[in-house]
Amino acid sequence: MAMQSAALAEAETAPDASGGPARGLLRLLRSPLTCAGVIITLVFLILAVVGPWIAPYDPSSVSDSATAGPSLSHWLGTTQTGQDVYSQMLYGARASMLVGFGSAVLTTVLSVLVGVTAGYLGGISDEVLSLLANIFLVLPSLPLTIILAAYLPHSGSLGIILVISVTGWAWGARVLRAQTLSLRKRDFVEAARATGEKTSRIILKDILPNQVAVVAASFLGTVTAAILTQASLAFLGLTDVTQWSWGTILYWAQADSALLTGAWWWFVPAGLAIAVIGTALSLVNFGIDEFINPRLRLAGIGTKKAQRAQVSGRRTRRPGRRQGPVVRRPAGAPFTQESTDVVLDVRDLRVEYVNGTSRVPAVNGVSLRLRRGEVLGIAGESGSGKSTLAYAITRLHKPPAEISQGEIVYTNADGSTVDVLAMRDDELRGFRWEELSIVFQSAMHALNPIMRIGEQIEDVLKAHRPGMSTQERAARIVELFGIVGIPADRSGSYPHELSGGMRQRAMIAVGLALDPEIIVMDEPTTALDVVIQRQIVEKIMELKDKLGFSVIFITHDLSLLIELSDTIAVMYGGKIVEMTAADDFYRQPRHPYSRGLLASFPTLGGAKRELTGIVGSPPDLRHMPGGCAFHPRCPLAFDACSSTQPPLYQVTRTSGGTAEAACLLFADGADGTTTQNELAMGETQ
Ligand SMILES: Nc1ncnc2c1ncn2[C@@H]1O[C@H](COP(=O)(O)OP(=O)(O)OP(=O)(O)O)[C@@H](O)[C@H]1O
Repeated sequence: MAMQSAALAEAETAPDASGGPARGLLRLLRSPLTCAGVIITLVFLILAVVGPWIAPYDPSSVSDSATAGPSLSHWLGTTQTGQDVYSQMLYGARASMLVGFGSAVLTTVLSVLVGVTAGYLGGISDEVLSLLANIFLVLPSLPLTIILAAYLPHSGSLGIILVISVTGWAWGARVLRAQTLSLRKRDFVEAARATGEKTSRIILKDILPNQVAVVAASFLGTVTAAILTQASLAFLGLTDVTQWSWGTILYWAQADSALLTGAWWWFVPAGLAIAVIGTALSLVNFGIDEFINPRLRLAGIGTKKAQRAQVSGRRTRRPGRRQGPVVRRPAGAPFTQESTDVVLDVRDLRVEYVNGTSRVPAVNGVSLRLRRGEVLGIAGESGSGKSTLAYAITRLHKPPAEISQGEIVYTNADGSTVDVLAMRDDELRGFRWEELSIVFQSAMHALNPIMRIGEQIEDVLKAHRPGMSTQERAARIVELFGIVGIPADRSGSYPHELSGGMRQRAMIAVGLALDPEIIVMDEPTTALDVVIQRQIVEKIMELKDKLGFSVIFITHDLSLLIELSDTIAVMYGGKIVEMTAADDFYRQPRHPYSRGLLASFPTLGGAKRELTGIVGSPPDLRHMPGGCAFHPRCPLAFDACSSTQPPLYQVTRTSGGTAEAACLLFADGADGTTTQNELAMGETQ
């Protein structure tokens, strides 16, 4: 369990899935802006350390050369009393950076201690600590800082650090408390608690690593704010003005009328230094954000560049957008294996996870056809690429996933076609839900927790059917609830007030709201008990027969898949290795992998048999074996399997239909049943 919690935490915070922290750091520095931010910050830090040693003059010593502009002897000119501005800047760097970073360390420690403790412990500790934080939040920090600084004018940098930290910790503590409150309810924290891990260990190992981005942002933000505050206090003369800092330089420049006399070299360097370090810290902050959140990599989710990177393809025809009330499509003729009415044609699709220079193909050259009214089940072990395929089909894949090749052609009811990969965002919004909807795995996460379920359906109708009146929408909601078997009076319930089965039905109702042609269901019943699972599956079948939509169904439950599907596609290592009618798949699986999958599942009927499973593990997509990807685990592999990658061969079934199997056993002709190899396979069954 500890392993699980650690793994989950790692998955959520891992700087880099494919390498250690060092490689992750290198990736962080690959962004030119972040790199610039880090370099500038380091330069300032180094100057802060060595500044007083390399300063050419004592910053306080006066000379004859008063108010002189920059020259070779005084690089940044002199003050009214002939003091060297460059030396003052170097001394000032130490004071400003000390105050900036010192305050940030103290503020962050206080915020983390109070925020995380309050959020994690809850109860009276939370009440007391939150009250304390709230008191500091409502105190006006600037006047308080000024008053405290006025009382401690000669306490030096330490006094200012204390003042800034005391007035600045509450905001960060509040944010961290809120984050901790949400994290402590997460499964991996519950799991760690259940195993009896110490509170301190849970906080350090499970809670804090998930808050690195917030802590880092708060730390860097405080450095900038502290440098600014110190400069402001010094500028106002509230600190010891004989101690050099960038703020003190500004104070003396202002006091001796540098602005009026045009002595720009006196105040510009200090102002510029504050602006540059602030910008540099912000750049580092952006970089850390992207580094911590992989989805922001690849130029960010929302940017045009990221969107362009996600798909490539050419536009064909725009999908139509319906304006009026729902047009009910009569259920077509029942689906048969002879049907040729293709509604979705996926051609040679390749989806890769891009991480720096590495590209991992999770879906590799997949072609499939979904016919109108058909239920296409996708089977395969974990990691075979089922969800990646489903997300790519719906174009809900996010960076680092990229569709690098292929076409997804959707055929409208009027026979016109549209290339899903070429759709613009606005077209896609119309296409999703109108033509293709999705029922996600976890209804609790997919439904908005703070909206009543009726409102959530109404939102879909409002967005897609602007012409619908309030009464029509209300009638449609009642109709949809009736269809999925939810009492109409539950329309005002929030998701948490419904049972798991009811929530999943509500998700199906949302999916059906616009009467789509295709519904993609990614493990829609996984979290439910078998009784509810059966009810949901029966409901889906009933609705499919009544409404005539097509379904792409993904589940790990092979018996459920066989029962529900018309056709089954088996995926292995990102490729389809067998495609066949569901009953044929059950009676006569062709690919050795399909046989292994079936042999891993118990059956309720028939003779008792030993569950054998499949030896070994699914392939590492980064280092796929040569030839057939399954050959290292295949009991029937022969020499050629390690060097030749088999295409999908047409296989004639004894029942008369055809199937496809990507196995060299079928390379010598359509009717593999008569070959030597097939005989061998029969014996192993
Ligand atoms: N964000 C990601 N970055 C890198 N690789 C990923 C990412 N998401 C998935 N993968 C990889 O892509 C492959 C396919 O994953 P996918 O989730 O599609 O498989 P799946 O068959 O749906 O598995 P499951 O049944 O467990 O959901 C896996 O090897 C996985 O490690």
